[in-house]
Amino acid sequence: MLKTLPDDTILQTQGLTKEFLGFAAVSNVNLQVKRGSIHALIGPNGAGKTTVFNLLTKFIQPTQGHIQFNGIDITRESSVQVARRGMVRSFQISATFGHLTALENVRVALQRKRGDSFNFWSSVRRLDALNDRAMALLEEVDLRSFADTVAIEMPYGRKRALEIATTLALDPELMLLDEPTQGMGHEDVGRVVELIRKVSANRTILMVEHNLSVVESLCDTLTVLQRGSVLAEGNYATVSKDPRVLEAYVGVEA
Ligand SMILES: Nc1ncnc2c1ncn2[C@@H]1O[C@H](COP(=O)(O)OP(=O)(O)OP(=O)(O)O)[C@@H](O)[C@H]1O
Repeated sequence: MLKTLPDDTILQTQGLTKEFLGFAAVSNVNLQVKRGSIHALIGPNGAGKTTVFNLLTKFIQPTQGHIQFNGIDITRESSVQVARRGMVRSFQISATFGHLTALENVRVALQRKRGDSFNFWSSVRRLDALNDRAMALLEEVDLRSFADTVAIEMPYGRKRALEIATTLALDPELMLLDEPTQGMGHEDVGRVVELIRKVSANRTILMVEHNLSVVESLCDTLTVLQRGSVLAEGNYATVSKDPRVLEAYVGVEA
């Protein structure tokens, strides 16, 4: 039975479980994400973080449990419905079109929000009308100077920023970020951290992140998963001192 959602909770899971051939990748996870917060999902490799993300965005269906977004039961909805409701995931593997420029990528995403992305050729004039908005989004992620650069020629960190811009184009209320700093050098990590802080201003962010210093500097709440279950939850100061968490990470962070 679904419990009523407190008003400041944007996303809640109850008893969320996913089994693959009898193996519980996610087991009875009760998650509460507070509106306006930056919430991290952390845990050692294989803990179930990606599976939780796949369940939330409806890439896979849960074996058991419920998901509520803004008080609505979305457990049986499709990925498209969930995205339309305002929960949008920025992909770990680049979701941008490599041969389009940064500006074109954002324009396509804006068009997708309007639901007419397949009317590509006949809507060139309308696409041009979206230029201002697209430029503003590029500006927001500090990519104005890359507007005319094709995505495949952009440095890795900038490509990730472009992904964030294409996600922002959908105006998500809750943005899911899948390891946003993965594979980045120190300088890019700092830039993406600042970017996430900036774009979190009017929205909620749920992120999977391995880099604990990123989590420490950005996140209000951490949920630690281990072997598919919630091991600990709280702010960084509390969670990082939890002996169970320290044990779970022994050998992993070395
Ligand atoms: N489609 C699948 N079929 C079978 N097992 C799966 C499937 N997807 C995930 N698993 C298993 O579920 C467990 C959780 O995997 P998941 O990818 O969610 O972990 P993770 O915390 O995201 O790990 P990582 O940090 O390495 O990305 C792992 O043991 C994985 O092998």
